[in-house]
Amino acid sequence: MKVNTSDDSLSSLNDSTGSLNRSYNDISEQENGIFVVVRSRPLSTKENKASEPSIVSFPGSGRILIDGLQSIIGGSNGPKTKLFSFNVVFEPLATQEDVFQYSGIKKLIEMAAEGFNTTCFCYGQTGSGKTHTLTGPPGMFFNRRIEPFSKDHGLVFRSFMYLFRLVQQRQDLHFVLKASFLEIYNEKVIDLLNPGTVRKPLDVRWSRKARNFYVDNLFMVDCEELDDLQAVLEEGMKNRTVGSHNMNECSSRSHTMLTVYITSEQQMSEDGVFITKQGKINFVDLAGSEMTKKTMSEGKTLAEANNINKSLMVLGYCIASLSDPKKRNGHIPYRDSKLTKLLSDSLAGTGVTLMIACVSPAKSNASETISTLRYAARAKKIKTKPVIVMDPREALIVTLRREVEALQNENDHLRKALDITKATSATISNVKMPPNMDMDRLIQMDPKELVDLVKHYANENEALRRENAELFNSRDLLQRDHEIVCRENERLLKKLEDVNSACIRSPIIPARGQYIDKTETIPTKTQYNIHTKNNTSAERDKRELPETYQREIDIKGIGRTYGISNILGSLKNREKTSSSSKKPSTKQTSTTPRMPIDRPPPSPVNGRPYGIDEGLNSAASTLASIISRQAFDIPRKSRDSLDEYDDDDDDDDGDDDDGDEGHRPSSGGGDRDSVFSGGGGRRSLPDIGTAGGGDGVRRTRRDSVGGRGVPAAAGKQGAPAQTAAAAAVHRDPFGSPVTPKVYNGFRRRAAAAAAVANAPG
Ligand SMILES: Nc1ncnc2c1ncn2[C@@H]1O[C@H](COP(=O)(O)OP(=O)(O)OP(=O)(O)O)[C@@H](O)[C@H]1O
Repeated sequence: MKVNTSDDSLSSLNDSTGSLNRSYNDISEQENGIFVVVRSRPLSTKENKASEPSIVSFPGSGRILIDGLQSIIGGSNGPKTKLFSFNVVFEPLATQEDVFQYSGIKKLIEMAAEGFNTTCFCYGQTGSGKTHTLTGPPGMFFNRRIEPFSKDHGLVFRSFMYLFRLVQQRQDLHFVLKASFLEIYNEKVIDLLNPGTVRKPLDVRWSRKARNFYVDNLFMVDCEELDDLQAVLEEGMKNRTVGSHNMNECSSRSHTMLTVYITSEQQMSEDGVFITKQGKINFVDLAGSEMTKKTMSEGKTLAEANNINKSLMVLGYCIASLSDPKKRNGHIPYRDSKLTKLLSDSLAGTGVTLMIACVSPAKSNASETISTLRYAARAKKIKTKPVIVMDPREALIVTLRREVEALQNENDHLRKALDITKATSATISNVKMPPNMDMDRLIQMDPKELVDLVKHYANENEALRRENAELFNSRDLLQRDHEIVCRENERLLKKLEDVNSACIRSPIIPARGQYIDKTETIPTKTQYNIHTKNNTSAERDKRELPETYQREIDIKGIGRTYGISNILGSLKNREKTSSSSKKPSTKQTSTTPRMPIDRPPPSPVNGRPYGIDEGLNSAASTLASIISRQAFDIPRKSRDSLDEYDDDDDDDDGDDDDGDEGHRPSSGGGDRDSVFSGGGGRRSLPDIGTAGGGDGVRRTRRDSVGGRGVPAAAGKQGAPAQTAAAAAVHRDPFGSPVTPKVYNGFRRRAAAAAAVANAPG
């Protein structure tokens, strides 16, 4: 096993697709940790000769175990072993191709081609194999022709080949490749492609626009072919500063950074919108940290070593700060070295970074190996948020176009919801679509034209936003209206309930339609004409009611608000309640009938529909019934026979309704269809006394019919003089005083009707 990987590495940089079809959206929104892999070189010839033991072993799953540490760290009390875990660990026998395949560099290149800033950097002690990993063994580029398919090629050349393959696959994208190569030697930036005779250092500046550091006047080479990139690599490698010391004969004395800039133009839509993405990949070969005692550096090499160590130390501080969540948002000392300035975006900005930590397996390098692995473990905790780099103008246009699309969809949706047709929408819409653009010309457009274009989109967005806001308002208004109507309905229902309960208590409006057919004396609806459908006016209702009844209605407040027609509803409802209460029962609980508004017609009562006219008849007949009984003193028996049609329960205690609106069974039996017993009495209209039966107690009529207490006919125990005198006043069915002759006529007819009703069979 030459390569071992952790499970999570598969979901990170190692899931290269081999193409550029990945959607960048799913990458750009999330934070990525720096991808860290470790490569252990084999023991060198020198180390083998010295029979140095290897202290490194590989338990698998991306772990690396360092053994035999007791004498090195913490003395005899220190830990014997140390285990580290990384995304991928390359064992000493891993080849250059293995590193290329499994380090994640392929995905890095794909992302660079898609517009991300990516960085691959090698870190480790001197002689650990950084340059070997990136570019191959020493001397590869000196005085000999590079074999394109050499197994020694490092990641850089393999990446070039991979990149060109990708570029050739995507014929729909137009790529422009450029490359630069610099080194940071003794804290000076030197252009390796244009070093000049004096190796004049270049300035590192801060770009406000791009918000990162850049090297001023760095030479960039156009690379149309793979050969061009290869030439850049060769040239830079030849120009970089190398030196020799005790640990590495061909030691890099500087940090190098080879950058390939990848600009891609991609057609985004049918109407010819092109967007340009600018990705890049940095290959950074850091100079190795070295213990000057071990390397036995002196003079120039010592100064180089000090500078190298200093910049690596600053890099270490930055990594430590960035990996600590508490310090991450604080000050990061990027400006303390040129190296950290140029790596700032890769470490904590918008880039994607791969760190390759190179270690030596030799026991003599144990402390450096531990130090490198600790460094790498810290770097693994650093998070970056990769974003695609685009031309700001084009990015703006693309963003605006997307916004327009989203708003347009929202607009359509709102129109559908509000049921606004296309025809009407044309009149409502204020949106003026931007003129047709020749987007092919986008690249050649001068800034003024581009500004106009952006303005068009911005205006369109604004108009759509405004219109959508209006549509949202309309929708809200409709919803509010709907709520108001619902609330009004509720209120009306409540009022109806109140009216209905008042009707239930009312002595004058019991419901029974048939009664009218049984007595001659009952005025017909044509006479009263109270509750016709067309007669809704309260004035009219008042005018056509007899004065005495109207007074009762006024006292009770019935129909004050809604007119008589509402009483009709209550009558109907009472009818229903009555019919439902016909079942023999013990005491029934009160239920306030609800009057529905705008509901289907009421269901048939007693097998036939109960119409409004019947309600009218019922009311009228009940009024007549009261009048008959009271005015003519019809014998109780006869009255009872008449009452058999009355649906209301009687209350023989003569008390007012106690609020319980439920129906009570009559004292003479539970069946409400049977003739009520003499002990029965109205709940709301206390009996005025019995002429020929009942409890024989003289009672004073308490209902308001007639306007004042009308004394009942004398009972067994005799009546007070005042009551008898009052009884002597003769009144017609409407309560008006009449002559004795007329009165007797009424009385006779009523008695005859009662006798007919009472006759057996
Ligand atoms: N994986 C490897 N397989 C075989 N040889 C290796 C490997 N890694 C390194 N070497 C050899 O070890 C020596 C030192 O390697 P290299 O120069 O790459 O180290 P370095 O880390 O770049 O050192 P420095 O920091 O001093 O530049 C070279 O001769 C190189 O060929």
